[in-house]
Amino acid sequence: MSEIPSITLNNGYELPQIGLGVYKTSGDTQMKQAVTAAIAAGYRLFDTASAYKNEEYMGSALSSCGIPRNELFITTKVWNNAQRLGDVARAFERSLDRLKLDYVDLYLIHWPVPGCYPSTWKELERIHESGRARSIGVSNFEIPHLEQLFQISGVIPAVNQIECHPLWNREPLIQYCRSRGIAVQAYAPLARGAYADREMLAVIGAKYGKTPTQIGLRWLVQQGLSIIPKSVHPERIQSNIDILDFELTDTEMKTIATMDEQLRTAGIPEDLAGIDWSK
Ligand SMILES: NC(=O)C1=CN([C@@H]2O[C@H](COP(=O)(O)OP(=O)(O)OC[C@H]3O[C@@H](n4cnc5c(N)ncnc54)[C@H](OP(=O)(O)O)[C@@H]3O)[C@@H](O)[C@H]2O)C=CC1
Ligand SMILES: O=C(O)C(=O)[C@@H](O)[C@H](O)C(=O)CO
Repeated sequence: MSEIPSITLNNGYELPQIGLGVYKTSGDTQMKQAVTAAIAAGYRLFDTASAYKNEEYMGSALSSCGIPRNELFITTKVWNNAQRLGDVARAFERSLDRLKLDYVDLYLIHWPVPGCYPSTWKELERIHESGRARSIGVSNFEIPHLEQLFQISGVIPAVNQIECHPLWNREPLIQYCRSRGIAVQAYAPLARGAYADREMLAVIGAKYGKTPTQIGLRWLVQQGLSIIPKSVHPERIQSNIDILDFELTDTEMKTIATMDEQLRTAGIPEDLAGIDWSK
């Protein structure tokens, strides 16, 4: 089992470069199977959200996983309705209760709800000061959203979790985040299966004995990003982490970057549809 590399965040904490996403992982049995397989494969980062309605199952699976708390990295996120209702502090308490934890490693604003996310960020600052979220960050923030935060706060988000994969490489946003010391975490790193049959990735994969999916994940990690592929199948959970024993050439990295077609696979939630994201 290779050791998972990590990214040093702007506050000194370490963010593992590979973790398990659990959107749509449901129920005690499925969660326990996924977490157990992930732990055995070497994962220590787990990504949930109050919106996934499975924090409770993750809490149970983690409490019996046999790994000391300080070796785990647990992320959860505040959902849009809590932002609108000004209920962020209580939403955080509810998440901690369901997860059966005293602290999370990373607490994220799930989506930049217009008119709400600056005050939500101030709430996250208070949670961070209380020590119950070691790091705070954002998700689905574009450059204008980040600029808005910089105007109202001196606390730079530790992480921006965004959709990113070979079919949507997010180069300008990644460069911007890097220039401000914000680590980028790629969600939907498999594009929910959309590049699994791409010939270009299959050809590169044949050289290393890897699948197109593994090549896509390796391409993300080799850029210095953190990834959180989701699976409930032990063999896929293993395969998604078996990407640390080879290195893509510079030419291969650049070739994969040409696959970009700005493909969004994770939908904007209904309550944010129709918003002008440029503002
Ligand atoms: N902040 C945000 O707004 C968002 C965050 N996320 C986070 O990112 C995580 C990952 O993104 P997600 O949207 O789940 O999509 P992914 O790109 O991780 O794709 C997951 C899908 O791919 C399948 N799959 C997984 N591994 C393999 C494999 N090796 N071969 C073939 N198929 C595979 C899974 O099925 P199966 O389980 O059956 O194996 C599932 O259907 C989420 O679970 C969540 O934690 C996701 C979306 C938005
Ligand atoms: O999965 C998440 O974290 C989300 O925020 C959702 O937007 C999800 O990706 C989705 O696709 C909803 O249609």
